[in-house]
Amino acid sequence: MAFTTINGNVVHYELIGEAKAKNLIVFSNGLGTDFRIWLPLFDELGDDVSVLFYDSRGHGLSGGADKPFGMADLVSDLATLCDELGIRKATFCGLSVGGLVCQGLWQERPDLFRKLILCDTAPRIGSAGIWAERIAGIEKDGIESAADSAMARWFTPAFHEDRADELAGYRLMMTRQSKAGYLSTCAALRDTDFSDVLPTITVPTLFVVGDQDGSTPPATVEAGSQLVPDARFEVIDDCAHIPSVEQPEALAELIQGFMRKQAN
Ligand SMILES: O=C(O)CC1=CCC(=O)O1
Repeated sequence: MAFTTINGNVVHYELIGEAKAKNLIVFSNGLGTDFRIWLPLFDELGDDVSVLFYDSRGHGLSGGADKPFGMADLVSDLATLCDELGIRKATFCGLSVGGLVCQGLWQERPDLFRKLILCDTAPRIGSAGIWAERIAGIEKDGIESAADSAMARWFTPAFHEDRADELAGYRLMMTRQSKAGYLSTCAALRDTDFSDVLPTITVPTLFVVGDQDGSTPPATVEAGSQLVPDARFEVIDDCAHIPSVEQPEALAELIQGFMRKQAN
């Protein structure tokens, strides 16, 4: 557990292994979550990789929720964190809005990339109308009012039934996020479309999606993967929006294979 100040805000992160390691993976979290969503996956990845986890602005123990922010700020935070930690090159792995942050980072700082892993994400997530509706609902009634529908998108019915304690825990993770940080991140999602960026990606890229993802369904993620030259597209069975939690073994297997096979 470590903290630094980036762009005037405290950032919570954890670097396990070496910043200069060839097998370093940098993980970027989704809306309403923090870096703890990657810990079940990390248990499966074992000693094969070095990792950097961080909480994105306005989420987890990172600050910055007090002022509105957008996608450019989220991208700048990640670039600056990498520079500060002495990371010259890494594999970047982003979930959902974290995947958008990684796409934006490619646009700004392609020098930082060895490979890219995009989980349950797309160049554009949702629509302006969907995000406007979510923002208005949360401004009025708080994050709690959006939690049940989010859990239905995040996790499969089987997870709801068989893993009720975890479901309750991840629901708390969402409802305990800063309302202002959550709303700025929704606005960043509303305003972002990286459709023109994906065709410029020249590093090996793996797209992964849960077969029951309710936020970025498989067809949406597959369409994004078709914009990236030579990208791989994989579907994880019995899984919704957060494979690192719901199917960490399956995601670890895909990541390990991808890290081994496609040298860059
Ligand atoms: O729909 C959700 O709440 C999940 C989600 C959309 C973008 C993101 O980062 O998470």
